[in-house]
Amino acid sequence: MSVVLIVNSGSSSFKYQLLDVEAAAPLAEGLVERIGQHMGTATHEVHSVAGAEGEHVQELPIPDHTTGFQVMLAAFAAHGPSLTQHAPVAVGHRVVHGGSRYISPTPITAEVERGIDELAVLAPLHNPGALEGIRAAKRAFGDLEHVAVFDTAFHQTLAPAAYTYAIDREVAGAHRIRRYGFHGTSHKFVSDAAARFLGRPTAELKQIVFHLGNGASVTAVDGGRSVETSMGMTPLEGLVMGTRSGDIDPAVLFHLHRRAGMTVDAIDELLNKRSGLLGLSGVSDMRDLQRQAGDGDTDASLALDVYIHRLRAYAGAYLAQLGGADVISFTAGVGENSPMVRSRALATLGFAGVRLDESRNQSADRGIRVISADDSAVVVLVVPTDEELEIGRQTLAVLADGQGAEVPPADAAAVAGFWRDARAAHPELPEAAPEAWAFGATRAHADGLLALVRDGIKTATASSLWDYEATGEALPQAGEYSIILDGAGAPRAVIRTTQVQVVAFDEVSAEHARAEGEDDRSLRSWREIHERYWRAHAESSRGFAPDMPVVCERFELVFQEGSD
Ligand SMILES: Nc1ncnc2c1ncn2[C@@H]1O[C@H](COP(=O)(O)OP(=O)(O)O)[C@@H](O)[C@H]1O
Ligand SMILES: CC(=O)OP(=O)(O)O
Ligand SMILES: [Mg+2]
Repeated sequence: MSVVLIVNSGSSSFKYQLLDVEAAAPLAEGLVERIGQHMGTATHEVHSVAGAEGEHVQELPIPDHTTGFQVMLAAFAAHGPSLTQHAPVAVGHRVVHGGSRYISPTPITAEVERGIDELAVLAPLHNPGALEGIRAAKRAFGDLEHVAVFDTAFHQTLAPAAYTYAIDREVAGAHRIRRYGFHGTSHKFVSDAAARFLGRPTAELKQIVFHLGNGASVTAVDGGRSVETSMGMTPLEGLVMGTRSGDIDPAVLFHLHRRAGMTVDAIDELLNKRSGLLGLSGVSDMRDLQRQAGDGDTDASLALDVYIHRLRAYAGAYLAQLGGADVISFTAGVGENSPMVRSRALATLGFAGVRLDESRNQSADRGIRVISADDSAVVVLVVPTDEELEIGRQTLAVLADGQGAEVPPADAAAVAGFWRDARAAHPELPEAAPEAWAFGATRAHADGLLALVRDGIKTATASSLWDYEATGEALPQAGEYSIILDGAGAPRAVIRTTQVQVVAFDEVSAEHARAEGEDDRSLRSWREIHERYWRAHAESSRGFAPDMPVVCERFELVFQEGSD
């Protein structure tokens, strides 16, 4: 099974995909836009083998990412595909800023959520939305592994000479000021895809990747490692973008503050949202810009010239940093679709042996393709990026590694010590420690459900009778004690089973659902969560059926670590 739900949260929008990673085929995708404005838009597109099957668009106010997430779930419920039939095995989240801390895809524990929150000071436009998306997704898919894939991770191989700004070292250190780089998921995907396409090991190749979307960055990749990239501490540095200035003399900011009386927030807004192509020409979209330049609009022509001028400067600099390149790739909206930009960006690189074949460059073909001439010293490619597929792959790789997937077994000495403490507080407990186990399927799920138990919200659990039969384990009995582990396998609580009943899935009561304490505690959400759980995690090959026998267990909390 390789279906993953990908959530790519932006500052005021999020994109999602339900993706079959092995088949590299989305089952559905969508975009929730203009979150926080008085009217938002949600677009949901269902795919079939034949391709996209039509879009469902709705306009409605979407005050925050949490609501946006509910809108997405409602779109799946209304238009399909069914999230229980095509149950994702994990949720992969794009997180823009991982600082120096997160250098690989990371299972999202409560600690990682705190880390992402803390890094919001470095990415105020991006990280808060990502965190809201994560929290909403965890509420809806508490039983699944959630993995964060960071834009910055691929650039953690930058050498100090490449990531250090030439400013006072103490100031920089105190405020974590350095270059981090972004769009790493795309730069990695494209450089790997280019190597595969050329049939050459990544380790042998020197590559330059131009990711030219709304946000734009270029990366020098040497042997599969990012060695230089144009975005810095934030995604504002580097190339000219749709609405961002890219490189600028920092003294311009002081000048705007001192002379024009602009506040820091106003300057931030100016450089991030009202500069770049938009600031120069009034339009941020490259299609509009090309049209206007073609119609003789001089502002649009200048904007295009500034855009190209910067691309050439970076191309030259990166050729110099790498000592020449084997491959130059173009990707993202502009890179994949604008032959004019590609052609002009490379026009002055003849001295380095870079030669485009204009008919290849102009071709309307889609997919990965060569656009350089056969005698070009550097192969130039167009490589459609697929950040979602890369996030899906990295998410599955985390699962396959077992990193954070399953709760590790309890340490016997820790259990013995914990049981001594429990018996000191509750002399009625038997001498021999009972079985120690964790709720749920993953570490994060175990922590989440344990917290509900400790708060007195969760007093029931359900298991598949088929799973007991498949594993040969004995059914629980009223009066038995259990030690409950947290996600790290540490003993945290003692519960006592008070009642055990076997009930058909479709006859489990609303009262039982409420006692399970999950999500909104309704029978509807209990059914959804448990159907998905057994489809994904059942030990018996029979998995899930609407009338399957369910062992409904009620319990009481007897003792928890930290209480007396
Ligand atoms: N056919 C095209 N010709 C030129 N530019 C295009 C074309 N199609 C899309 N683009 C440009 O791609 C940009 C958006 O790129 P994209 O990678 O989708 O951005 P993002 O993911 O950052 O929002 C826009 O500036 C858009 O004008
Ligand atoms: C990091 C960044 O700039 O992302 P985007 O291109 O999605 O705005
Ligand atoms: Mg983008």
